Amino acid sequence: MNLHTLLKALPLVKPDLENPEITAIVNDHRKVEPGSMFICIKGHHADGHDFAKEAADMGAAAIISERALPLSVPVIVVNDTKHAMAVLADAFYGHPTGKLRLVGITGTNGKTTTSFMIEEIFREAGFKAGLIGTISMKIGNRIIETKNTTPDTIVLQETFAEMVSEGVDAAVMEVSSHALVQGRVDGCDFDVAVFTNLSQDHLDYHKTMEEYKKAKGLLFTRLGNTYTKPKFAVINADDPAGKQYIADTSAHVVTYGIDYRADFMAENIVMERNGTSFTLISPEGKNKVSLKLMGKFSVYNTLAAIAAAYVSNVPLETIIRTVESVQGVPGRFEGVDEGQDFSVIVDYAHTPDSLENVLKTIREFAGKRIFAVVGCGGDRDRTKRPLMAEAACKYATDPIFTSDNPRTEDPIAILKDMEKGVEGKQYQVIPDRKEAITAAIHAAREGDVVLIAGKGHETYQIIGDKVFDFDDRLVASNAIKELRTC
Ligand SMILES: CC(=O)N[C@H]1[C@@H](OP(=O)(O)OP(=O)(O)OC[C@H]2O[C@@H](n3ccc(=O)[nH]c3=O)[C@H](O)[C@@H]2O)O[C@H](CO)[C@@H](O)[C@@H]1O[C@H](C)C(=O)N[C@@H](C)C(=O)N[C@H](CCC(=O)O)C(=O)O
Ligand SMILES: Nc1ncnc2c1ncn2[C@@H]1O[C@H](COP(=O)(O)OP(=O)(O)OP(=O)(O)O)[C@@H](O)[C@H]1O
Ligand SMILES: N[C@H](CCC[C@H](N)C(=O)O)C(=O)O
Ligand SMILES: [Mg+2]
Repeated sequence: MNLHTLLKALPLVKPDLENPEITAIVNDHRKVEPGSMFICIKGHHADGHDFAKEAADMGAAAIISERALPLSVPVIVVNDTKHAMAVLADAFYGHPTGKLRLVGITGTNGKTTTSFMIEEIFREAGFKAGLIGTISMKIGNRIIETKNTTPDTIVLQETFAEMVSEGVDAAVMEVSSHALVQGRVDGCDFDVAVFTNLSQDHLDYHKTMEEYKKAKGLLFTRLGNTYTKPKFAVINADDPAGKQYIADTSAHVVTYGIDYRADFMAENIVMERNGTSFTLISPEGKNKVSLKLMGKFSVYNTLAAIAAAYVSNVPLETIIRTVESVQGVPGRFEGVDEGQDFSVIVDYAHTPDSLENVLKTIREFAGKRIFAVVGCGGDRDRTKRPLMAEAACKYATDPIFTSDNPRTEDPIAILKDMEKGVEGKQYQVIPDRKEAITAAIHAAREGDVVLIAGKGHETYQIIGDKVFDFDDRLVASNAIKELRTC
């Protein structure tokens, strides 16, 4: 595509320059090849403008910048290069999200779980499905690794273009608050936007809950009905933030919930040892639903998935059949079973609310003691640490505080932050995660439950700037096997 054609995506820019062929769009100068358009992004660690000259020297055919730069290649100046990048990437890749049905999910907890369910429903309904989220990206059955929950704009649009070329007709993606603020999804044409819930996380980044709430709200304020495409906002009616998002969107609003009147509701919820059942009340009447998933929070995720699939025109019968068949999501309430006479559960709870939910769910069926191995990530919201420790002490009989991904922070300092929330309470501190998991498993007896929280599907531990192999499920499984040889 030539430069002038591409720049039509930015209507306020009047190109009075050369018109080179643009062969790629990049925002990392190290990836520039002859013919690339280099977009200068001011980041949290570096400023892409500092690499513009190097990019030009490496053969960049055009530069998008927030200020004039004395370079020999065309430099196009815009107010906001992050937004421009999203719009240009969308145009460069041929507006891929306009060519498929796209569901975006935001909220503090439950995005990955809900997106897995929706993807399953789409497959069952006969669509070729795509998925973008925390665990990975998927195009049909092909799995692509990711670094972020919501990838960088260019990776995102490139992936959607691949989806379109491989025949994907329905995609679902997690939309993080970071992505919304950074404009990573500005070029995405969502058909359905889903809100799961809002509780404390990421205050290191957003600073206040009000700002965090506003960030999530961007998914709904930007979702407007068009003449050609109706848009749907699927909102948790039981979450106070939902009311704000309902007021702020011009899309069709569809609600779900348990406590307040909603379009999709669950009543008669019964928690069982191996699942959860409820009566679904929907625009089509009442239906019994039996899930293999545990906990009230799973009912919320299921209602969100049901509503999103329903407004995507999937028959209710297909939706119910699929949600009933979902076995679970990797690292979310995932059992580790080596034939031991106590339960071991690996879960991704890394916020106060999710930890409380998962522990309350365990209390529904735990016969005896509950060991909770819990840590908090470094370089992330410090104010959630005492609250997570408090939840562990409130709902577990035997809390063990350990390290999550300390990243560049001192693991002992993170543990000290946790301990501020539990003065006078009973707990152990075992900084080494493998030792902590092993200690819990070796102390457990028949009927006890060991929860290993925070890292779920992760197969690594980040200490300093090094990434070590670490999988809670494997560590737990080995610790159980050791019991037999003791
Ligand atoms: C704090 C944050 O969100 N950072 C994100 C941000 O990176 P950044 O601002 O640090 O970028 P930077 O390193 O300063 O670089 C600025 C620009 O200079 C360019 N550059 C840089 C160096 C160089 O030599 N040459 C060069 O051209 C870079 O390519 C970039 O365009 O933009 C990048 C591209 O989109 C993201 O990958 C990166 O996520 C980092 C890795 C991260 O850890 N983010 C977390 C906090 C995050 O986003 N989390 C949410 C999930 C939360 C949830 O699920 O609850 C997520 O969506 O994953
Ligand atoms: N609807 C929910 N409400 C509260 N807690 C939940 C809910 N769904 C899941 N959880 C808890 O949150 C954890 C993370 O769930 P999930 O991965 O689906 O959330 P997420 O929003 O994708 O998280 P992330 O922001 O890290 O991507 C689960 O392991 C579970 O403990
Ligand atoms: N998306 C979340 C994941 C946290 C997972 C936890 N294991 C940690 O490292 O804090 C984040 O980046 O804050
Ligand atoms: Mg997720």
